[in-house]
Amino acid sequence: MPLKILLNGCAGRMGQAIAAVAQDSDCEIFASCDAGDDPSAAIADCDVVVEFSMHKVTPAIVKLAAEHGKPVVIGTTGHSSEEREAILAHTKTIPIVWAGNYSIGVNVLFWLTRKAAEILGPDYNPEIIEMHHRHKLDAPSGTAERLIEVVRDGRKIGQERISHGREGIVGVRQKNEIGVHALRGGSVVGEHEVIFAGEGERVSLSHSAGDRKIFALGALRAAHWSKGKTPGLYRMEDVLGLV
Ligand SMILES: NC(=O)C1=CN([C@@H]2O[C@H](COP(=O)(O)OP(=O)(O)OC[C@H]3O[C@@H](n4cnc5c(N)ncnc54)[C@H](OP(=O)(O)O)[C@@H]3O)[C@@H](O)[C@H]2O)C=CC1
Ligand SMILES: O=C(O)C1=N[C@H](C(=O)O)C[C@H](O)C1
Repeated sequence: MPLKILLNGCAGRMGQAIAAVAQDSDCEIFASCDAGDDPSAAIADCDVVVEFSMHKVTPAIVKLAAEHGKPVVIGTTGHSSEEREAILAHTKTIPIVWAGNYSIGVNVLFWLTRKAAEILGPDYNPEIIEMHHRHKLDAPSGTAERLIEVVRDGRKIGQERISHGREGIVGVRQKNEIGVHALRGGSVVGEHEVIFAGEGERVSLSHSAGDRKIFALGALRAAHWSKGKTPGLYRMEDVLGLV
């Protein structure tokens, strides 16, 4: 029996990419919802909610899923801290898989970045660069936000200061800085690079997405994985067994 998916944000770039790979991923798009649609009629009979719409929409769809005991896979990025808190409250009731990037490659990049940060330590200066298409609403990307967390975890120096872009007389770079730079333009699907710059050498780790299919396949893999899980917050790294 295919997994019955309620897909929120179905008309968007990711919604269409997910619908295109659903059948091959043993999923049925049981209900397709976009702006103006009411998901409440379909939710009782779906297996999992897959949410790729807009940051302000996520809390309400997660609340609805929690009321019906349905797992949610969240791909949407750019949430405010209030929106994050509202979503996290429901991890007591349902399993929520929440990842800024569902590609296998980026989740391996997270693992490699943590390892590099651990090994290289505080003498190597981390800088994160991301580039996305001109339609993207949020910056930095959800993936870059996770890379910041991973670099922090790995370096263990605490008190990191995030420098978003740099302009003017910014002064000498501090050891506790993590630089983050968001580039936007054209149709770029998603590029991420982490640089650790040391004295006389530089380590660079990067991922390049050429097709949204990689995110779509990962999200549906997470949807299968989420069914029957105990309530809680999970990442794609849990789905892939990378933690
Ligand atoms: N985690 C991951 O692996 C990935 C995450 N993303 C994230 O996913 C999100 C969507 O990206 P993308 O598909 O490119 O964006 P799009 O703008 O192409 O799609 C978003 C869709 O959501 C719709 N929408 C707006 N309001 C609602 C609502 N109330 N209920 C249901 N649908 C609604 C939009 O409709 P309308 O246009 O009419 O407003 C649009 O069709 C972004 O946050 C992006 O960062 C993207 C790629 C991978
Ligand atoms: O909006 C996008 O397109 C993407 N968003 C995600 C993010 O914010 O990291 C993942 C991917 O890079 C594409």
